Amino acid sequence: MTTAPVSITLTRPDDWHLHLRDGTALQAVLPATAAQFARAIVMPNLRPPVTMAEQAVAYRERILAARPATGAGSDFTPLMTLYLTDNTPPEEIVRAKAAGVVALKLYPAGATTNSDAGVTDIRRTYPTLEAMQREGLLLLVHGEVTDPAVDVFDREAVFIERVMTPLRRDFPELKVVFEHITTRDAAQYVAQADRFTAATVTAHHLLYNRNALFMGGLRPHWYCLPVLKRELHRQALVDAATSGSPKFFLGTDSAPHAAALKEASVCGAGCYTAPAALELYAEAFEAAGALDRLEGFASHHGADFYGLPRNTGTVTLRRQPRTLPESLPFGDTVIKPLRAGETLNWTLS
Ligand SMILES: NC(=O)N[C@@H](CC(=O)O)C(=O)O
Ligand SMILES: [Zn+2]
Ligand SMILES: [Zn+2]
Repeated sequence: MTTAPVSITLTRPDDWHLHLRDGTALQAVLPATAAQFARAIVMPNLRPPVTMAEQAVAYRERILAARPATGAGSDFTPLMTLYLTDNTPPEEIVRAKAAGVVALKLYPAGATTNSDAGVTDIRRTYPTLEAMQREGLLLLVHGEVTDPAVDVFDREAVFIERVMTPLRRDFPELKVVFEHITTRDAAQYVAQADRFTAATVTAHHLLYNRNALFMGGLRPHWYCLPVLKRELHRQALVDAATSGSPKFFLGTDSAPHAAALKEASVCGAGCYTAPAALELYAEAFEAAGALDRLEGFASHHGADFYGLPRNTGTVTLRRQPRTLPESLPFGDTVIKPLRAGETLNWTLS
C-alpha cells in the first residue's frame, strides 16, 4: 500500500473554459482564476455577446486591466473567443485570427445563459466554419439540443447524433472541443473520435451526480447547464478524465452569478468554482486513485490540443484543510462559491 502524498506539484495549469463576465464582476472574479491558472479560454457570452474581433480585443484589454498589479496572477493570459451567430461573416474569421482570437463558441440559441443570440441552425454557419477550418481557429461547442420535446437530461446525447456527427463529417479537420461534457455518451464519442475532437470536463461534473441538486432540499448552487446527470455518467467522466487520454482536459466552466440570482424563484445556471478549482479537481482525481494523472489533464493536454506551448513553472497543492468562505464580494453584491462554508482537503500554496 502506498501512502497518500502530502503535496503534489504540477506544471502551471490552464483553464480551457471560463466565464469572467465584465465590469465589477470581472474585477471580483479574475484574481481567483489568475492565482491558479496561467491562461484561460474566456467565454464570449456577455450581454451583448462578443461577436466581432474588435470587441474581443477590447474585452481582452479590460481583462488585462483587472489583473493583480504585482505577484501571483499578474502575468495571467486571457485567450479570447468569439460568439458564433447565424450571421458571423466568414471574413471576420481572418480579422479574428489576426487579432489573436483562438476559437469561436457555438451556443445553440436558447441552450444556456446568454445564448439568445446563438445559432438557430448549424448549417447557416457553414461558410464561417469553412473559414475557421482553413484559418485554424477552433470551434468550442455547448453540446445540447434545445428541442423542447427532448428531455433536459437527454439533450447532450441527442446533440451528438443530430449535430456533432454531421458536423464532424462535413468539417473533418476543424478542431472541435465538446465543452463541459456530462454523459457517458459524450465521453465515449470523444474517446472514439479522431485527433481533431477533444472535450473539457468540469470539476463539479466529476464530483457530483444529479442527487446533489436535491440533497435535503433544492440546491441552486449545484444547478448548471448541462445539468448534472446520473452516477453512471459521472463515473464515465471520471474514467475519461483520469484515463491519461490527451483528448480530455480541464475546463472549469466557472460561471459566476450573484447569490441573489441563484437563490431566486428562477435560478440562473452556473456553478462558481474558480476560488477552489484545482483543489476540487485534486479531490476528484484522488478519489479515483489517479492523482498522478492530474498534471496531464490540467497542464498538458489542453495546450497540446490548441497547439500552444505548455506552461513553464509549477504550482503545488498541499494536503491541508481549507474552509471556503460563505460568500465573497461581487461588485455591489455577493457571490457564493460552490461548497461555500465547507472544508476542502487540498490547498494551493
Ligand atoms: N454552465 C452554465 O451553467 N452557465 C454558463 C453558460 C454555459 O457554459 O453554458 C454561464 O454563462 O453562466
Ligand atoms: Zn455551456
Ligand atoms: Zn460555460
